[in-house]
Amino acid sequence: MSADYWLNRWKNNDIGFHESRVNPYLDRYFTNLKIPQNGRVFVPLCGKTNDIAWLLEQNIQVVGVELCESAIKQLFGSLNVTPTVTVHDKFKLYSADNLAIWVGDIFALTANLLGSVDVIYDRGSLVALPFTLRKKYSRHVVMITQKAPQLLICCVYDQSKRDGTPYSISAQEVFDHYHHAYSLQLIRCEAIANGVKGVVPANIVVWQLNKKD
Ligand SMILES: C[S@@+](CC[C@H](N)C(=O)[O-])C[C@H]1O[C@@H](n2cnc3c(N)ncnc32)[C@H](O)[C@@H]1O
Repeated sequence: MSADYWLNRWKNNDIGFHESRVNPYLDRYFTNLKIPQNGRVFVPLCGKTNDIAWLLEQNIQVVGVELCESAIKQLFGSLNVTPTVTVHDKFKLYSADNLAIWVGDIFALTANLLGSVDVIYDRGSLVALPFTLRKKYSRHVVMITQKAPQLLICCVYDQSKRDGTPYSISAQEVFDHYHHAYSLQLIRCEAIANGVKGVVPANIVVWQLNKKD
């Protein structure tokens, strides 16, 4: 899946993945992860999610990465914050108090640029990528965060009934990507009203991934 696919979606305002409200599973399960006071959360493939505003309200630092610069301009606009913008090799960094967003390709993001991370919040990231990229993404995220615990929100449905994002991520697949680094806990599985885009019945599945000792 090319960068152009996502940039065109943003350009055409084809962003049905963007939720107008804070994700209810973030609100409900985030404390499970026991993030330290003033801890730092990594939001990969962040778009302009309202979840970032919620995290900042909890006095949590946020670092994100996103391909589309206009999405990040919209994010800062919605937060009513003027960012400082600097250029670092392949990235632009949009930053403000407690918030840093790397604009560029996550696969070019290094542990050094990212900095320390206490928790990863993956909503709409793994499910946004086709299988071969999911393998690459999961390895990369584990590496650049030194296995930071994750709250992972996926969906599961019969992939043969529709193609494209959000992709279905089975429990077996979560295990295959992450069991070497984490102990996996399924904390919620419930039907999505109207399924995926009204086409196929689906469940939303929330995982907690804790670092193995
Ligand atoms: C399905 S959306 C989810 C956005 C956000 N997490 C949310 O919940 O609203 C996936 C996002 O990933 C971004 N993206 C896709 N591939 C990327 C990559 N390789 N590096 C950085 N961002 C990427 C897209 O531009 C898009 O905004």
